[in-house]
Amino acid sequence: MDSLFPSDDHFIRKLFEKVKEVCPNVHEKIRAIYADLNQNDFAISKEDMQELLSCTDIIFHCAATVRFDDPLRHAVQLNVTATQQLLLMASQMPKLEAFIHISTAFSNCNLKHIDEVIYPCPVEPKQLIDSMEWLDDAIIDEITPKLIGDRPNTYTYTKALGEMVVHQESGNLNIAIIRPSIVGATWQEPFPGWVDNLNGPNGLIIAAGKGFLRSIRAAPKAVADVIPVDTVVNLMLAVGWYTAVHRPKSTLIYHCISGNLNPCNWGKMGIQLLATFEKVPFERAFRRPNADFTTNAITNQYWNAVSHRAPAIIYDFYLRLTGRKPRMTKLMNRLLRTVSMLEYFVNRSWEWSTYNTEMLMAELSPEDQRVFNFDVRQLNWLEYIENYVLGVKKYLLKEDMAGVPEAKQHLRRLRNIHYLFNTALFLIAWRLLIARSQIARNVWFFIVSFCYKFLSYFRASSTLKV
Ligand SMILES: CCCCCCCCCCCCCCCCCC(=O)SCCNC(=O)CCNC(=O)[C@H](O)C(C)(C)COP(=O)(O)OP(=O)(O)OC[C@H]1O[C@@H](n2cnc3c(N)ncnc32)[C@H](O)[C@@H]1OP(=O)(O)O
Ligand SMILES: NC(=O)C1=CN([C@@H]2O[C@H](COP(=O)(O)OP(=O)(O)OC[C@H]3O[C@@H](n4cnc5c(N)ncnc54)[C@H](OP(=O)(O)O)[C@@H]3O)[C@@H](O)[C@H]2O)C=CC1
Repeated sequence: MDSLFPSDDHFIRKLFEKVKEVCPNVHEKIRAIYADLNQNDFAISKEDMQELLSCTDIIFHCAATVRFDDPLRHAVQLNVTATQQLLLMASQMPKLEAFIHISTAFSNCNLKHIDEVIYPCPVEPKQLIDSMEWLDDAIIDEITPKLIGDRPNTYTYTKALGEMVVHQESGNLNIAIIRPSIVGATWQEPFPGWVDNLNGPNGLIIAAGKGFLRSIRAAPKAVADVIPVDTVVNLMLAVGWYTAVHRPKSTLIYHCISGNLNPCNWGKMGIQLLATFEKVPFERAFRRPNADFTTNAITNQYWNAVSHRAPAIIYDFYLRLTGRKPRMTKLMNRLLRTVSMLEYFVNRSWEWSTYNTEMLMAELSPEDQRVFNFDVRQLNWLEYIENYVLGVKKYLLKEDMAGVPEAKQHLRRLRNIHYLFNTALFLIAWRLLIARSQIARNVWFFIVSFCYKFLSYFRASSTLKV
């Protein structure tokens, strides 16, 4: 394990502390094997391949491209063709007990209600795989929108095709498919708040906490179907056991989601994120965090211009004035592009049935239910989101808690700059208006004379009392 997980990384060491306590020689039980899904036989060496074929008893197939904007050729290669090749490899493993394929709850996001079944795609995966061999990139790019149809990206489309391949080419294999929704930080194991990549909400939590992203086109009432990563892992282990031991006659699909058991919506999540940013702010924020949700495209354009692009332009102007290279506009454009790709998932709600997942929960002994807990009904969202933000701060941003007072001080400074800026802007706008409009001038004289009269009356009444 020490070679797998660099021992000089404090956080990685912390992540594996608990398992090392329970099983000190855990590193002797793990061996990493190099593989590349883009290559024939995954570029696995002959010796490794022989060992894999003869010794493997369970496969958890997680590897995939999760990029939303991947060109179709690459997404098909990793999420469809490689799955087909892995199934072929699995069929040559005499000891194999179970093949667990990790898909996504959004593989059928073009539907509103999704059952634990495989839905057919209009194009046969085999035909698509074949056509990738002779079509050139330009033609593939041109036909991509037609192929993906009402799905938002190549990721969800190729994950759906991957499921079809699993279904069609399962042969005699003992297969199960798990469909997690939006995977988030750990809930309990090995400790709350662990997170290690920018996928899903993670990147946006950073952008919001640092004050870059202050509004988003999202439906506050839509279900935020986030599922903690340790819940997904616990379900994977339980599914592995059930598939190998009970050998169900058909391929079972398990939805690993939170929405129908313990729903939280984006509005509630936004409020809790802001409350946590207030308590434990991120360091050197660009602006004070804010979380405005709008479903209106025009309002969203307005907020993008006022709340995102304008401050970036002003900041770049300041950088230029002080002889530095401007960078904020470029960064903001990238962020807004990312946000536009995630918007599809925050403006809709889906219903996933969970009969198989509930059946599996009932099959576990009370002790196993505790150890391999995937019952999200017990999840306290407020606590979870707070730990999530703390995890993003510690493990992604690598910020120390000792810096919190300084971060709070910085936010107070930003608030004062904000008030000062708004007051100056108001006075300039008003001055310009007065210079141009008789009505504005009249309003101004009315307000001034009203204030004057009020003050005179106040002075007079206080003199009388004396
Ligand atoms: C106003 C309040 C807001 C409150 C917050 C509320 C939270 C809402 C959360 C909504 C989440 C919905 C997720 C839905 C997931 C569906 C579930 C799955 O199965 S899907 C499985 C999960 N799959 C995914 O989540 C994949 C999503 N990601 C992608 O597909 C691509 O990264 C890309 C197309 C977005 C950008 O491509 P490209 O332009 O080529 O650039 P690169 O890739 O090279 O990265 C560029 C920069 O962006 C950074 N960054 C990266 N990701 C995110 C992020 N999520 N976010 C932010 N930032 C992100 C990255 O670090 C880098 O920074 P830097 O180095 O420049 O400093
Ligand atoms: N994150 C989410 O919200 C959700 C994820 N999922 C699914 O969970 C699985 C894991 O996703 P996640 O952890 O988020 O994404 P990551 O990108 O972090 O993980 C993808 C994995 O695939 C491996 N991989 C990618 N390309 C290749 C390649 N060419 N050859 C060999 N291995 C490769 C990566 O290896 P390496 O680290 O070495 O690059 C990595 O281990 C995926 O199947 C995804 O579809 C499902 C629902 C939601």
